[in-house]
Amino acid sequence: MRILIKGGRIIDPVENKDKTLDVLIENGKISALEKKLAADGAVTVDASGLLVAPGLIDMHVHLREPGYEAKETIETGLKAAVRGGFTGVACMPNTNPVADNQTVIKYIIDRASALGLARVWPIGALTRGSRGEQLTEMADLKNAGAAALSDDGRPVAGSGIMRRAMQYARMVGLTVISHCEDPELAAGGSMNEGFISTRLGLKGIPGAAEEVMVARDIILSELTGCPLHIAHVSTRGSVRLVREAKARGLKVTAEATPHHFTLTDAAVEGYNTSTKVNPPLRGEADVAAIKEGLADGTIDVIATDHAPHTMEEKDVEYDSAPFGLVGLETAVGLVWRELVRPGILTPAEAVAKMTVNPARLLGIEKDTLRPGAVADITIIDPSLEETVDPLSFASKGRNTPFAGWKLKGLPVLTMVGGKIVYSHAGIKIL
Ligand SMILES: NC(=O)N[C@@H](CC(=O)O)C(=O)O
Ligand SMILES: [Zn+2]
Repeated sequence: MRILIKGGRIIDPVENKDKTLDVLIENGKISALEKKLAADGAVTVDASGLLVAPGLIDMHVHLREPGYEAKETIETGLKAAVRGGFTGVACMPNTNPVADNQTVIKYIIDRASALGLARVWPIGALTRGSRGEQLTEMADLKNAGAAALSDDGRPVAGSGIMRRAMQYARMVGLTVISHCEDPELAAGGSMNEGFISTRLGLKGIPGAAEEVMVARDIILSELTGCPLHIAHVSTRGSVRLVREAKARGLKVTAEATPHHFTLTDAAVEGYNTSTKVNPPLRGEADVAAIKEGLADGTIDVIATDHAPHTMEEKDVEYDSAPFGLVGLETAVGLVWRELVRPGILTPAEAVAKMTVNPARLLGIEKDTLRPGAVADITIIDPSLEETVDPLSFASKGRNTPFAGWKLKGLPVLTMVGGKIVYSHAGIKIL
């Protein structure tokens, strides 16, 4: 099967390319990238006015399988991924059982490859059952296919075990992804601690709960030499700590989510439980600092922290609802709305934070449109505008705070290994 993508604006951060070219895909690979390619008999995608990027990668997704299939399955999660323009996702180990052994890692990989939707790179647990007590068999996890290690969903409370985890992770050559939350400082809270939490009568989680752990983990990364990636940065203080760590040459990277650079804790007014997320939505100064961190390179990666829950679980009092919101199907629209159209990031910079940057962290090669590369491609229509309708999601999770928002700049075609796994009704394929 040959596919010709005609007249698109090619954005390839790896090759430093931003120009109009045709792309020919043959046998699952990019075979040519030139002006005015002709290919008789090829399926032709009219990409004029559209952006053609390497396949987007979301390095922080909760697929929920095995164990929590009422929230999401690998299949529904990956359908949501490709609809959101992602050709690959890294999934967090807080399943049931926890992905702390080879069996679960292999199960996820097998299930995902049988589906043939987006690629999946499982993240293995740092500690058994993510209980923060005993280390996992990290070399076994790596051999089974784990792309990084994390106890995400829970912090690693003890500094001693985190130190040993980093020592071993470094030896096996995997990045540690840290969910930074001091359990005592965060205890019992359900939103950002501040004026609004006081007015709403909800117990707050101070920014310090995150920052204390960001500081600790940076110090432990320096001590052990282990590459450290800070998940879902939400505060100004965390951005500053990561910036300082990078300036000192430490192997520290960070991600921010669309909800943390779009919303503040003001969104909690009205008690919509889809705004309940960990770390919580913060204040205006925090949102501004995250945008600054994205612009100056302090924050390397945009990841969704897609965290589906059932309606029943979320349809309760705010303080009893589980933390988490879905993000795969709104991510690109929010990136365009908050970062690209306002000029905070160029399209190429935004694409880099969703392709090559997470790919390098996870040790994945496929991140470019260079001839010879595997044809994982995302096409974005910067002028397509749609209203977010949770009922139209491919994800089982409808827990989005963006329902009813008009988003402009949306994925219209997702290709994995030369196969079109998602296309928007509006795109012209001949
Ligand atoms: N972010 C969340 O609020 N929830 C995540 C866990 C996590 O990413 O910390 C979940 O698994 O539901
Ligand atoms: Zn987390």
